[in-house]
Amino acid sequence: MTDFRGDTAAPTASPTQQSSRLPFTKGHGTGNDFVLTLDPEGEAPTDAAFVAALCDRHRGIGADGYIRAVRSSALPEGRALLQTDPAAEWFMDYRNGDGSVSEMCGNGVRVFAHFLLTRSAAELPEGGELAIGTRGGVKRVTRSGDGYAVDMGPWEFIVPDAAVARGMDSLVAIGGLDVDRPALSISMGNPHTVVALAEQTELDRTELHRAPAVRPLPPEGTNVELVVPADPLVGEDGVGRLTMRVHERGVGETQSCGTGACAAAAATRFWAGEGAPAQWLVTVPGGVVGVTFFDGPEGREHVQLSGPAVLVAEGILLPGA
Ligand SMILES: N[C@@H](CCC[C@H](N)C(=O)O)C(=O)O
Repeated sequence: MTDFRGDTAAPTASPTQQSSRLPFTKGHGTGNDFVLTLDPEGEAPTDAAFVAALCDRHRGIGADGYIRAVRSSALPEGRALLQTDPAAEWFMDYRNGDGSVSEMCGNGVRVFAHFLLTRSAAELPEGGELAIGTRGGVKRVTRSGDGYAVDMGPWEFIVPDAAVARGMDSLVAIGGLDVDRPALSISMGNPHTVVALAEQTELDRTELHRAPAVRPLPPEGTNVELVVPADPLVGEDGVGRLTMRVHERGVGETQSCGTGACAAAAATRFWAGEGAPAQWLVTVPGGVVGVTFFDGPEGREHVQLSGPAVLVAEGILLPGA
C-alpha cells in the first residue's frame, strides 16, 4: 500500500524572516534569472534561509539569484570601493539561490544596470558608462546593441603554475560521462572550472542535476563549465565560437552564466594558443553572449561581456509568505 505521509509534510521553505512587504522586480539575462530589490539603505533581509525560500521555484518567487541594489555608502564593502572609485554609487549585493554570497555575477550586473536605469536610480547617457560596485571590484557598464557590455576586469588562473605547465589543474567527474576529464580553473572574481568536451552529443548526455566533483576543489568551491569548441573554432568572421552548459555553485544547472562564459572563452583561447581570436560568441541554453579580450588600462588583459538584460515583472512579497 502506498504511504502518502510524505505528501502531507509541512513545507520546508518559507521566507519567514521578512516582516514587511518587500517590493521586488524579476529579471533575467539569457535565462539566468534574478529577484532584485531597490534597497538604498541596505535594510532588506539577506539571511540564507530567506534567500533560499525567495528563490524556491515552487514556494517562492523562483530565481537563480537574489540581488539587492544598495548604495555603496551603506555597506562596508561598498565604502571600501568608494575610497578609490567614488563613481560607484550603487553596489550589487549578489546572493546565489541557496543563500550563499558570490563575488560577482556577469548576467546579474547587466540586469542590475537595466533595473537601476528603469527605476531612474542611475543615468547612463549614450556613450557613457555606469560604475557598479561588486565584491569582485567596480565594473563599468555601457550600452551595447539591445543590451549592455560590461568590463569584467582581468581574468586569472586559479593555479597558475599548473595551468602554464599542463593546461589543466584538476580532474572532474561528470554525471553521464564514464571517464574523469581534465579541467582548467579560472577566476573572474568568482571561481570557475572549465572542461572541454569533444562533441555536442557528449554535452547533451551530461547530467548536471548533481554538481560535478572537482579534484582538487578550489578553496572557495567552483562553478563548472562544460564547453564544446566549434569546428572550425574560428569562423570566417574571425570570431571564436563555443557551446556551453554550466553547473553554478550555490544554484545547480542554469540557463546561462556570464562569468562562466568569460572563463570558458579564456580557457579555450589559452588552449588554442598563439593567434586565437580576441572575440568570442558563447552559446548557452538560454541564448548567446559575447566575450571580448582587450588590454586594460593597467596593462593586464581584461574581459568584456555583452548580452541582453530583461525585466519581466514587478511585485510585492507578502510578510511571512
Ligand atoms: N550566474 C552568474 C554567476 C553567479 C554566481 C555563481 N553561482 C558563483 O557562486 O560564483 C553569472 O552570470 O556570472
